[in-house]
Amino acid sequence: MSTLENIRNFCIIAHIDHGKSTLADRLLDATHAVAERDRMDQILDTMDIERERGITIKAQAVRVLYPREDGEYNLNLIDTPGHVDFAYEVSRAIAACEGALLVVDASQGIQAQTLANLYLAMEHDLEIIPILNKIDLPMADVPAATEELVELLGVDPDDIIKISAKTGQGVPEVLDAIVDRVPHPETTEEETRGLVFDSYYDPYRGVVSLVRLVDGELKKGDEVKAMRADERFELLEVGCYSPKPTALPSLRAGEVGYVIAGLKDIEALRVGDTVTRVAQPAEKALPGYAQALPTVFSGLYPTEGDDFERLRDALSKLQLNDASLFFEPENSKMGFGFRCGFLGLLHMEIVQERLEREFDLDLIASSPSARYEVVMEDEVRIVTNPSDLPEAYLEIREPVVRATLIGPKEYVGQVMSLCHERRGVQVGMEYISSRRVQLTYDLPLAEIITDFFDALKSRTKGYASFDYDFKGYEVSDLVKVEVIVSGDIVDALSIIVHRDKAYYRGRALVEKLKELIPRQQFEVPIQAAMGKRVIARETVRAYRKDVIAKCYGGDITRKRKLLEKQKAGKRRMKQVGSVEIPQEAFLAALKL
Ligand SMILES: Nc1nc2c(ncn2[C@@H]2O[C@H](COP(=O)(O)OP(=O)(O)OP(=O)(O)O)[C@@H](O)[C@H]2O)c(=O)[nH]1
Repeated sequence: MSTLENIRNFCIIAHIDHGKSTLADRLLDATHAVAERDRMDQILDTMDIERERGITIKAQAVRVLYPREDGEYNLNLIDTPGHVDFAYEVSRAIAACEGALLVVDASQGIQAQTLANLYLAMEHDLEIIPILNKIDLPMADVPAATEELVELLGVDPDDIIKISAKTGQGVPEVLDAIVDRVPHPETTEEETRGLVFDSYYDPYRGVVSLVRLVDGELKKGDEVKAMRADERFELLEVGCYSPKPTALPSLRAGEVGYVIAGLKDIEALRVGDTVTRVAQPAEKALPGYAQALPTVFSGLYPTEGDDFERLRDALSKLQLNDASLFFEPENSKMGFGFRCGFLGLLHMEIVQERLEREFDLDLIASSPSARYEVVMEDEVRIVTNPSDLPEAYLEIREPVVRATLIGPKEYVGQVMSLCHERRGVQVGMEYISSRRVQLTYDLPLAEIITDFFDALKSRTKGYASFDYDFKGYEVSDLVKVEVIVSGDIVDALSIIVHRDKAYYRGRALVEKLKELIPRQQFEVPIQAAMGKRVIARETVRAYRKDVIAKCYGGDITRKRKLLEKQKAGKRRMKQVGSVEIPQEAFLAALKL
């Protein structure tokens, strides 16, 4: 049985790819949490997509037992995602911990998300344990990375643990540092209070909520209340992941685990809510979290019109596990689909991929857009679809982010000129060590949801990193550029751009579309227009590959095969008016 003094709750925070999941695996190995036959790389990344892409999407919580001479410790590891789209989940996980392992790749040094995550952890007063990982790599520069960490954290160089999560070198020291440096949890109240920091929908068990018990105790059979939602329910099971779900008689103050109440809807026990016992309720809820707001919007349309209901069903199911996903029905030239809101482009890609893979749908996504505030005479209208931009308005405001960019000093000029091209305003510049510089810029979100990250990587040979926080809405001189294909305005291709860039973007978009739209049996004119004015024009010449012409003679099965092949080649296309437009065309505006 664990006492408060023997519990440590910690998370691992790092820049993407610095080795968080690998270290988590090593910690599990070192404590023999996983039986040999269940071993699989990256145990904590349970979703197939996570494993394939090698990224962590949902936060997870695992308990391991660590026996030492001075007693047996109960270590709760809360895994967090590293990508900027999921910063919100990082902050939730952080609120459930007392300590954080700050992992830095010794060959790369401090990067933008290292800082972003560190600041979140410091806001919650977590004990920070700095770790240099990948010291086995020939490119590892331990002295330089140490200098950066010492400068950043003001720590003694000896407090920085040097490890290789790959070979396991240094991992035992990490375990001891967790026990010795992370404070044990404390409890102040008698009444039960548990913070829900994540929840997901399990088709067999209903809603499973991850809870950090701050005060009191939760047992199977307890009647509990969600304090904010004001809902009551009975606990069917409580337990922890070790790393498989393991039922326990109770969860007690200081512990992290899961609770199941057989709920069908994650809204009933929302992330950020506080659970208490009905028999002896707490007075005040724990501080919660603000709901994550979608920043990138796009229309999702089934390539087969009759898949609309299946798409609705699939989106509802995904939303059970991803409360940040927003969707509502939308009708456009592409037919019936859904306008969806995402936390960023990566989130959008993952959702589209999951819908296609897990629900066997073929989808087309329209050009992604930011969210705009359009000030009219009598109202402020929210526009997330460029085709909804009204013709007349008083002013239009766009979302602006505060971005942090870190890179070697020789690339400062490159980074600055990129930010300048993207309408950035410089806010600050600072050396984080003798060789590397941190730049701060205010940038319109619309300029970075396009290919900003790729452009940054290519101009700095991959050496610069980037992170951002939402800052606010600012007035801007924006216009709508529409695309007309074969005489029809294709609303899903419309974009909102700054007036100074409208000509350039319109021209580039039309040229790109000319390459992407396959030849049809007739000529297809493509135009870009600003209001009534056409600003660019190209034509796709007529042509059609007659696949059947080759097999004269009568082999009908061969003909059918060829036709089917041709049909398959056409998937991920959408009939708009008389023309078929492929998925790439809708994403072309991202890469101009
Ligand atoms: N050579 C070497 N490679 C490592 C080490 N630790 C991790 N890696 C590799 O670095 C890559 C990224 O590691 P992950 O553990 O997936 O990184 P992560 O920080 O969890 O990444 P996200 O979950 O996507 O944020 C993988 O290819 C690992 O095999 C190490 O100590 N040495």
